[in-house]
Amino acid sequence: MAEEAYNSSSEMKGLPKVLVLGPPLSFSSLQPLYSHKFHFLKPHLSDLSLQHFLQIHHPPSIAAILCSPNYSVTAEVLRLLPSLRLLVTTSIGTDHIDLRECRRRGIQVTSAGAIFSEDVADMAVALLIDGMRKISAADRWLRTQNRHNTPWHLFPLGSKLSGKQVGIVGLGRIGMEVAKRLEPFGCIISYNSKHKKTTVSYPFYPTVVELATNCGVLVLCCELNEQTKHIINREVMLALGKGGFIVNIGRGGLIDEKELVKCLMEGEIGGAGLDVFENEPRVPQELFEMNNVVLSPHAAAITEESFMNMCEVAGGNLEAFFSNKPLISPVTLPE
Ligand SMILES: O=CC(=O)O
Repeated sequence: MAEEAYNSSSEMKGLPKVLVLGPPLSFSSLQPLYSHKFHFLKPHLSDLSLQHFLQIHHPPSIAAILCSPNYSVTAEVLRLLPSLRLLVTTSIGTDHIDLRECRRRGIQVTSAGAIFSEDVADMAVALLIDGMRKISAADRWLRTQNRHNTPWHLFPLGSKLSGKQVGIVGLGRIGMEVAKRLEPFGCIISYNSKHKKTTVSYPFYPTVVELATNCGVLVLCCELNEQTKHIINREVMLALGKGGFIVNIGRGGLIDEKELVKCLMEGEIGGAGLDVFENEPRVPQELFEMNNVVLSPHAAAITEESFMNMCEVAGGNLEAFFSNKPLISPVTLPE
């Protein structure tokens, strides 16, 4: 029998309702673990608009949302839910949520917290090594050229990573994990962040242009918000220079993507490793043609291990909320 958008059976009576928006990638694993505790409402399985779906489900009885990072929880969506008190997102990023409106309404928000930091940092380093040493490009080259007996020395040279000046934009949990991984490569770390950190001795640059001027690599680890949108613009890319490499494991909107494509095409920067894009799932066509670019489908956070942790943290936050316990990974809401 096809899965239903809601389950009206008597077993569900009395269970707290949780509206599932997205749905999160992990929902198929999370649902069997928690369906005896929560009554999940699943508008994605219905043909109705969210508004019409909710009209059937008595919005005043819905106190919690479980959402994925690709569902925009706007003020309009929040307005449909007058009793909402908790919003659980399965992501680290919260740029898809109107956090100011949540604060105004007294809605608590939880995220994935720290569970993805190591996986995302691993991927940042992987994209960097892959891009600079041309690993994916070499793989593609060998698969086709070997058939034609092309001499191997014709494969273009990559760049050395060891000893490179690496600028981290956003030295939070993920940025620190990236720094920790790159130090043993002999990379020289510096950073730009909202504030200078008193806990680290890496050089701090107050602007991203200054950071780029002093580095050969930029790794973007900060969140996307009004202050960081297009923080990597043409000026920054020109400051990074022709051999420069950019890794983005944050959000696509951190980079002015049109300018990135232009700078790559014009040779103004050397290459890029991109896990995220400005208008996902759209990837600028030009990038597919470039051998100095490594692409990944917003997959940095997801491993078999982190996927299960994601279920536990999201489910744990719902459980904590409905039993009046402290939330596991609350998000600090902006003023
Ligand atoms: O991008 C992934 C996340 O924010 O968890």
